[in-house]
Amino acid sequence: MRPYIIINAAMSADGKLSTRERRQVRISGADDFARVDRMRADCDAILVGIGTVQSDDPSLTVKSPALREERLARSGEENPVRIVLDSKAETPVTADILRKGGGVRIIAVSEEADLEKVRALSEYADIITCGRDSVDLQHLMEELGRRGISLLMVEGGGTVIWSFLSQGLFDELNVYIGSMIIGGKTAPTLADGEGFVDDTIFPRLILDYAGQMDDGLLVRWKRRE
Ligand SMILES: NC(=O)C1=CN([C@@H]2O[C@H](COP(=O)(O)OP(=O)(O)OC[C@H]3O[C@@H](n4cnc5c(N)ncnc54)[C@H](O)[C@@H]3O)[C@@H](O)[C@H]2O)C=CC1
Ligand SMILES: Nc1nc(O)c(N)c(N[C@@H]2O[C@H](COP(=O)(O)O)[C@@H](O)[C@H]2O)n1
Repeated sequence: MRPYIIINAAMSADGKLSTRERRQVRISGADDFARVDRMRADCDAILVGIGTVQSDDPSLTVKSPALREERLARSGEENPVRIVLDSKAETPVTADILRKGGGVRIIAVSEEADLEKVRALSEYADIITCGRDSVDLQHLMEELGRRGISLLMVEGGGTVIWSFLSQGLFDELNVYIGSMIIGGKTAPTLADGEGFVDDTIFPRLILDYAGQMDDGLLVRWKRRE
């Protein structure tokens, strides 16, 4: 069975995740970062795409010492399992996600990945190979379920979020909308990828919560079956 999947992202009022140069932007305020940290501590695993690793070099660790302690006592690890969707095994072995903090890492690669790069990464992370030229998400989700991951947080970027949304692989979508405009038609948005053309297949959402947080808005939707 696949995990329960929560997609979480922060976007500007005009729907951008970062600048057109893919430079990471602080969109969330302090309360939203604290909420995200709590969510990281509560979930079994957290996932991003290789695009995010290349632009932001995130560690995806739990930041609050108190939450790390709490998590350690509960699960034996300070951090959730950290997963990268990385078809061609391009994650640098120096990446913060591999070097910072304790806990398990998984790099999900496709059959196209260079075996030498896979071998190098396997010293730092478990490798799951699924899919011919990009990672097969349905297959990966089943495999994560078999490994005991029942709550997964997907943090982005726009290409990865599109894949999860378009394949119906989500249960909740949490979006923090910051009070700024980033602009740029090539800047990453919440759902990039190719987009739908047929309105009969748009994923439909049920509004679950909306409220002010910091100087922005937190919105949570659930997936409509
Ligand atoms: N504001 C926010 O909350 C966040 C912003 N970002 C921003 O997003 C940008 C990165 O987004 P993207 O360039 O779109 O990269 P991405 O992080 O979405 O990674 C996309 C890449 O993942 C790989 N991949 C393998 N299998 C895949 C599959 N089944 N579906 C989709 N991708 C798959 C492909 O190589 C693909 O190009 C950065 O600028 C980053 O700063 C990223 C995360 C959160
Ligand atoms: N929730 C949220 N708000 C923002 O304003 C952001 N820019 C992001 N970015 C995401 O957080 C990752 C960085 O994590 P670490 O601090 O390195 O643990 C970044 O890669 C984006 O996924 N998120």
